[in-house]
Amino acid sequence: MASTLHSFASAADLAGSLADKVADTLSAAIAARGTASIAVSGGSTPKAFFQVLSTRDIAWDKVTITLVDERFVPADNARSNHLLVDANLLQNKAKAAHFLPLYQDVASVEEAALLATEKTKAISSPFDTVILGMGGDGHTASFFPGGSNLAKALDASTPRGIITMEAEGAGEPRLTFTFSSLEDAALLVLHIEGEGKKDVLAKAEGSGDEAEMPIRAVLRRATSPVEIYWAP
Ligand SMILES: O=C(O)[C@H](O)[C@@H](O)[C@H](O)[C@H](O)COP(=O)(O)O
Repeated sequence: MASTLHSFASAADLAGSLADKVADTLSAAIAARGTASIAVSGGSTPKAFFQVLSTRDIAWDKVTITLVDERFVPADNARSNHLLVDANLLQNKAKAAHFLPLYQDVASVEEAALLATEKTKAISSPFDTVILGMGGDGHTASFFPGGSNLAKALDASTPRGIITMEAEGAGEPRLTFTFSSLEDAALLVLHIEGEGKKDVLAKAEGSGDEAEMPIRAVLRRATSPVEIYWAP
């Protein structure tokens, strides 16, 4: 599917514009069916966007927020994406939103993936909004090059849900929604910042295997148009 690049002069300008777009999308979903859903990524990039989005005046009590992926750590761990969302997005007006974590307090990451899949089935699909990030190696979500379940994660026929992923660049074992869970979001956003990430995007948009740069699966095969938001 096609992608559109939205370039901004600053990260602050991007955060404001993306927050407006997401707020409009979630409000339209609420108007249409009474609820809305958004899956967001972790990492360092989305912090300012989360903070601005948290102040937007929408019916947050009708919004379910979840994560695109999560490290297999509890929410009090500094590496937790839940902690990042709690501190930056579940604040201000967005405090009223419902949050569905991926991490589960169970013995194994495999058990956590099964449980998280069951619990997130309560979210109607497709997502109204998915915010993806991208690493310098071209990963997105927890679709890491060389990942233990990468082929399964990227396979369009893999059922919607959460699977595990282990990879050299991933740190802890990961919990990640599959490509099939994310690629048909009403609003599918790739949020990247910095000249380096723009170079990585240019390489990903070129030829080469998806397994080498998994973001290619989204850029090449997503059902929804990919809205790329970039600032220097
Ligand atoms: O858990 C995670 O790390 C994210 O979901 C991951 O996919 C992230 O979006 C990229 O690694 C980019 O991270 P930065 O924004 O820190 O560059």
